Amino acid sequence: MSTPTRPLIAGNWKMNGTDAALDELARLKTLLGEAPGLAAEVLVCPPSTLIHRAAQIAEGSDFRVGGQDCHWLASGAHTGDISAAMLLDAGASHVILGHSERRADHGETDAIVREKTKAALAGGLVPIVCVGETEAERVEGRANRVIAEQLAGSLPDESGAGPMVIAYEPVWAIGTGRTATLADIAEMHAHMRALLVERFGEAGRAARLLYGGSVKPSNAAEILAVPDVDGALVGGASLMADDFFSIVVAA
Ligand SMILES: O=C[C@H](O)COP(=O)(O)O
Repeated sequence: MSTPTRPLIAGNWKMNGTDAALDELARLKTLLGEAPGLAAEVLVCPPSTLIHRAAQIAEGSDFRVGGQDCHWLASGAHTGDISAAMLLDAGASHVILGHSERRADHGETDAIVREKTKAALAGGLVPIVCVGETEAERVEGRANRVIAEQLAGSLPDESGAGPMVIAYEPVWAIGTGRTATLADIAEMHAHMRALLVERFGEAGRAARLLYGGSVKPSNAAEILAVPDVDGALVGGASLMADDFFSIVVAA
């Protein structure tokens, strides 16, 4: 394995989208169909309620569909939860895990994210494991240490055996319109790459490192050109097909 060659542009719809939002996916399918040979792989992660129909729309298209979370167990009495097997069955290929909103809203710790990552791998999904420092942690000069701890705690040893995708999302840049500076992104991605290579060897070198946090059509190209940025995890700008497609084209 070597340094990743194809960037991944992943859209995270978060808790947005009812049936009508599927029109945007149909539009995305049209746009992608009119632009064969794009460099990037494309993934859309809608709410669970839309995964099955989104996967149907994705058939015959160049994008895939993912989930936004899964439980660490395969089945059982866990009201409101969804398992990796269920996501796979609905048509998902990937799952976002450990997003800072889940860490904040649901108290997810690194240990929980690690168990979920194991479950995703065992269930045949590609996990996209999210890490990110708060603004206070960055101001206090602790960003690198926080990210190192989150990576160490959130990734199981099994991660080295499959495709590895990590999303670096500074918490203060999510949904705020503020992005990290290109220099800060470069430094953090190099830091993560070094840690992953140290722990996982070639698999770490091949890991895709996504940047997330207020990525939009106007800044995507410069962010995606930063060394060791192998794609983006896009929130708000993934909700409209034309904006998301512009980011895909920028990769
Ligand atoms: O998962 C996506 C990120 O949280 C980024 O969200 P945003 O693009 O709306 O800032």
